[in-house]
Amino acid sequence: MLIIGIAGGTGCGKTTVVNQIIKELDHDEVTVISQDSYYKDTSELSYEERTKINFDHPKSIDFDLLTLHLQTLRQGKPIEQPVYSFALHNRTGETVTTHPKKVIIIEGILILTNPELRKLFDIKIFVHTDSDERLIRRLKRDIAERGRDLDEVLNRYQSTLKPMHQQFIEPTKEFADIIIPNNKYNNVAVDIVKTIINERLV
Ligand SMILES: Nc1ncnc2c1ncn2[C@@H]1O[C@H](COP(=O)(O)OP(=O)(O)O)[C@@H](O)[C@H]1O
Ligand SMILES: O=c1ccn([C@@H]2O[C@H](COP(=O)(O)O)[C@@H](O)[C@H]2O)c(=O)[nH]1
Repeated sequence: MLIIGIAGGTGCGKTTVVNQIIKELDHDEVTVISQDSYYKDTSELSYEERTKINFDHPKSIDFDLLTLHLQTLRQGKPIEQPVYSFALHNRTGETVTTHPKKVIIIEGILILTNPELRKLFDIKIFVHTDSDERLIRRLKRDIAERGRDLDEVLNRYQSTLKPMHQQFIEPTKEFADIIIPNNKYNNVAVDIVKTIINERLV
């Protein structure tokens, strides 16, 4: 089994890079897990209270469960991956049965901040995109796909996204084996990662 961790600030293009990597892979051989599925359950809070959570701080992630799930997959056993709703800012209560595969990709802004989780990655990748480009992408995506508006994204950017990125996310670049510059689509870097995966699959 090959476990690949892909980190990088919000809007850097992690999900896009992952989709490019797995596009031609056999679905029986690869599975993708998003860190977003492991935001802590906050059902005890009201919706209003949940909107005030700092979702860019490592404390917002249930790293114990994510680490346990990766260890379980490594042992060849399936897991029940929580389903997260950006609209509710919470887990839905549903789970998806996720089976072990030859290649497991975990992507998320904070996945390289946790030492125990880092130990489980065979390859650590950091996707780098300049902050202005990330903000533009995040604005467009969150308004189009996550039901946010201009004020919500800009307020969150100033209050938490930017400081949390500088404090927690950017420093994890030093743990990466590979840094992918992604201000523009980077097909060369994606091809290199695909080659590494294909070598493991034969
Ligand atoms: N290299 C790129 N150039 C331009 N737009 C991109 C690029 N990579 C991703 N995007 C777009 O930016 C937005 C955020 O990308 P996404 O992959 O969701 O980032 P992340 O998962 O890191 O938050 C998406 O709308 C995506 O289509
Ligand atoms: O309920 C939530 C939970 C998280 N967020 C934001 O999502 C990003 C992480 O996702 P990416 O796909 O890597 O952008 C993070 O910056 C959180 O602020 C949210 O808006 N609502």
